[in-house]
Amino acid sequence: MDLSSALASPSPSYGKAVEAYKKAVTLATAAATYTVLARTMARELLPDEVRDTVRRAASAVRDHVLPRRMQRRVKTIHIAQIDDDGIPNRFYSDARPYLGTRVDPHAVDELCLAVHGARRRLSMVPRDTITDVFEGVEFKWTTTRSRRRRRRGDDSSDSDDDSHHESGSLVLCFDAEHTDLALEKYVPFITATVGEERLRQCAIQIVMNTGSFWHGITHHHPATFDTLAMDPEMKRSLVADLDRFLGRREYYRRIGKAWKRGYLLYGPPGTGKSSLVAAMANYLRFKLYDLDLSEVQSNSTLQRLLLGMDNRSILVIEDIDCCFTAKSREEKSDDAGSDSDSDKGPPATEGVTLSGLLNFIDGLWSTSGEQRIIVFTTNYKERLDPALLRPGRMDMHVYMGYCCWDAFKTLARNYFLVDDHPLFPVIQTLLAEVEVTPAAMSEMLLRSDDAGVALQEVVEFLQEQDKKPQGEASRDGK
Ligand SMILES: Nc1ncnc2c1ncn2[C@@H]1O[C@H](COP(=O)(O)OP(=O)(O)OP(=O)(O)O)[C@@H](O)[C@H]1O
Repeated sequence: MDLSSALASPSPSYGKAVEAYKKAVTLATAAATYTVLARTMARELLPDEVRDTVRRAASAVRDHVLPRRMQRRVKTIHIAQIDDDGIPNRFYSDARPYLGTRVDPHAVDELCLAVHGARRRLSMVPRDTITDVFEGVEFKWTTTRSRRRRRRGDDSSDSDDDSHHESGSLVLCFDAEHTDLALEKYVPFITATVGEERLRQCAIQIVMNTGSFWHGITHHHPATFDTLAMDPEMKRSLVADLDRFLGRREYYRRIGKAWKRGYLLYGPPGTGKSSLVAAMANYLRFKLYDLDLSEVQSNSTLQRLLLGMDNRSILVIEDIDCCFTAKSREEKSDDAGSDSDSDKGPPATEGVTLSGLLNFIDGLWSTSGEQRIIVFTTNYKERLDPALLRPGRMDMHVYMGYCCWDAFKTLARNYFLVDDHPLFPVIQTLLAEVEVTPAAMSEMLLRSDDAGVALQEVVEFLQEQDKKPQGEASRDGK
């Protein structure tokens, strides 16, 4: 029977079915209308907590009243760690730590634990599921792995064959009627929560000296290894070095050496040496002692200050080449490269000497505490006293150079959350030819809130620098 003839001569049973269907539609329409009305009123009149309770109650009533097939349509959102273009997904890197805060270690049988510096992070194991409740609505999260085609240039070792990568993925499921809540409120809430937590973790204690006294402040320094624009390989090896250092209590005990490490950061002004020190302190959660040697009148005052430092701390002396110029030359003729010269230095009252500093750092200071890091920075490595450059003195020499392409991409991501832009190829070409500092680049990127406008400024600036003779260009590019 076709539809028109069926409507023209309905059978009695068909008529009943139509009636029942009409009632159901009327009921559903009324329910939908009331739901919209009630939701609007609730939004405007009820405080958040009451609204959550009402929402939960409404959902329970609806579950009982409506036929099963009309109850729930589940919305599923997939959040891949790496998107199809091979670009890391920022929301994935926010959602993972957020979910880590929702993992109850007592409630699950299996969980992952990672320790970064002094931070401990819990997370879900693959294929685990947890439920988070936001504004009374349940959001169910599951971790999975996803496969995507390997792109030319990919170098991840996280792959099981030649043509595919495996990477992490999250699946978020919730009642489809809460799609707006999920996208407009829940997702931004997660991003904001993780952002605040990152900021909170960035509060480092910075201590400075006035004369022979330390005084401290707690300060949110925004520099982290993520925001730092530098050669990626150097960044990786520095982070690995810090991790190794942190976990080597037994090693240092066994070899009978003090648990300390020294880093020399060198490079032109504005390349991020001070930012790197802050990133190290943020990463390790160490206290930062910023020693101003011009405030220190004698070796004994210096020793008092150094002995007053806590464990798990970084001692930084900036522009070390400027601190001892005259005295170092004096000492060099005296010590002829020897280290055992602290007692040969000028009397304490005559001021601080490089040998006094180095000997004390290698001696009493490093054995009187644990997990100590010392950082010297300089713009002119070639001007440093050879005693500072001798093998074994500073464990790692880190060059902070002009802005390379990778460094620029980090800055662009920091400022505009962009990983690609039509102006990128021209900027990449120009950066290969011009020496500009990350500080100068940061300044350009700050000039507009619009990525296109700021990047155009960057192009013009680089083109201008490119026309100048090299020496002049790098001077202006600072
Ligand atoms: N590598 C970088 N990554 C991110 N931002 C940077 C970098 N280098 C410089 N900047 C920006 O420039 C500002 C100045 O940089 P910073 O003081 O760290 O450089 P520096 O090498 O220590 O300079 P100086 O030798 O003059 O002390 C920073 O606050 C930061 O905003």
